[in-house]
Amino acid sequence: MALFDHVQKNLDTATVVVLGVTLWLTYALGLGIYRVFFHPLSKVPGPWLAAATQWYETYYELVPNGGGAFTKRIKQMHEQYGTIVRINPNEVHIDDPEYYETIYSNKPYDKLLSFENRFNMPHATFMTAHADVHKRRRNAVAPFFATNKVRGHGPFIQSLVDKISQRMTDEYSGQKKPLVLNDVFGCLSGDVITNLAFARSYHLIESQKWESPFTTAVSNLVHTSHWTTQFVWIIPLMNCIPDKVVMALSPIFKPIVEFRLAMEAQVRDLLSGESKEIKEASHKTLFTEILASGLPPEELTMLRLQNEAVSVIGAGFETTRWSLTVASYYILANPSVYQTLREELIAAMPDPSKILTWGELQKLPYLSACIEEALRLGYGVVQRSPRISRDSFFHYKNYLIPPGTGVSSDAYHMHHHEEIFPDSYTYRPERWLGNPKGPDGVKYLSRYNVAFSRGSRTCLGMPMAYCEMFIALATVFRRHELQLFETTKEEVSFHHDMVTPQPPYGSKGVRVLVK
Ligand code: HEM
Repeated sequence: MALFDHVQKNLDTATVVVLGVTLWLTYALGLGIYRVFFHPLSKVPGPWLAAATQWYETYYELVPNGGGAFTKRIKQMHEQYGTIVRINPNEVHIDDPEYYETIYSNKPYDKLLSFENRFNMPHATFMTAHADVHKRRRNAVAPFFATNKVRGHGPFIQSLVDKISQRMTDEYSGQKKPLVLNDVFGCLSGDVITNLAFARSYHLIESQKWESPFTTAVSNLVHTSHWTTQFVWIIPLMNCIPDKVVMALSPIFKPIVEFRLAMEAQVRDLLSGESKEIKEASHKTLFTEILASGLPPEELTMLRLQNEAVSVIGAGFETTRWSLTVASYYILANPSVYQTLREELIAAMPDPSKILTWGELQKLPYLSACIEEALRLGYGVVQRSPRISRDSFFHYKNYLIPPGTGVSSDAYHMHHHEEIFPDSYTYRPERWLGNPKGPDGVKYLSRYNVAFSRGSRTCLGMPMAYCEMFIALATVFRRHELQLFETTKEEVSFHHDMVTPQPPYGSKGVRVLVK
């Protein structure tokens, strides 16, 4: 007690601060030394600073080039250190196309816990880190996404595209009025998902300026994702603040909160049994499938269903609109591609008012190749999505990667392997013609196109995305002659990794004139 009094009397504030900082620095230095020299991953090559501290990743995600620069930095690391690199203290990235399906396999691997809450929907299937919980949730929603169900929605998707096509004729044809395809396809994707998943129409494709509240919300969500991933306390802190205050204080979070509240309202309608739209819907919605799936009551709470609703829109909206935009740009920017596609579409559909079904369109080789190549150069999702084994080692070459380690690859790395995709930055649909094999002469080339990822967490919405892409591109390019307007490759280039690839800040999008 006497010693305590003595210390208290003789320690001024400055001394306490200096002591605290010294202790913290000693701890940080010790931890860094342990991670670089004694950690189980210490033999994996990579920059020592990335091995020593998570701040290395944080810096690249937040600062250079306006943020979202870590994926490109990882590519540089591979050029310097080889196919396996340690990209942060607890994660390795493997850039070996033959190893991709070992990481993204059907085994019950977890996702990173620090990624779970970054979009404030930790209970959604998409975000669920724990493999067993994920499997249960995925099984509940899977019937909604089944290919045969989506096939049945083809005529509905066609009806939406018909309306867009009509507007292109009525409002844009022959006028010097540019149409921003990013916005048009954003409205289409938004209407498809909300109608099919929730039996609710926001009539986005009818909006005068092709505006969609989801565009701003999802765009703001992905643009804040590095902050909310690197500083995991941001979301819990925000959740303590009343929504009204967040909306008043933050123009970035306002559309996100509004989007969440809109989804909450939908779920409330559903649970109360008062939703006229759901009762009258001719198809089973996402929610009717979940409620019929036999999940226990704790999986059917308002919060859980709201998280699922927000995530399905988020997962399907930005990716599909981007892929359609990328496809349209490259088709229009390459006259021979445009010409060949038009010829195929005219031969297959002599009467432009009669567009083939999705199943029939899938048999058109050049259209299919254009879509495959757009998915390759659009990447889908560029940010790595690490897999973690809780109890077994990953073996790669001479490296044994212990349980608990994040292991990743990504579409950006996969899609630029020159031995698989020669001249990989060039849009060449021809590379897909004839269903060719990959470099080993055994596996099909399509196995190396991983825009939808692979394995137990592969994209559930893949059939819906393909259906939408086939119908939209076939209709637009069969019925209309388009011309790029003040648009360059920059508009569809990957400049920032905001989970999805983003063009340079200030991009005006892919703009076209309708002849
Ligand atoms: C071209 C369009 C699309 C692309 C490129 C794409 C890509 C992806 C990728 C790469 C993943 C895996 C992410 C990860 O491992 O963390 C994923 C998951 C998912 N996607 Fe898609 N997606 C597209 C369209 C859609 C659509 C239209 C929907 C829904 C309507 C959808 C719903 C989902 C869901 C629910 C998951 C989570 C699956 C799970 O965790 O088990 N996606 N998507």
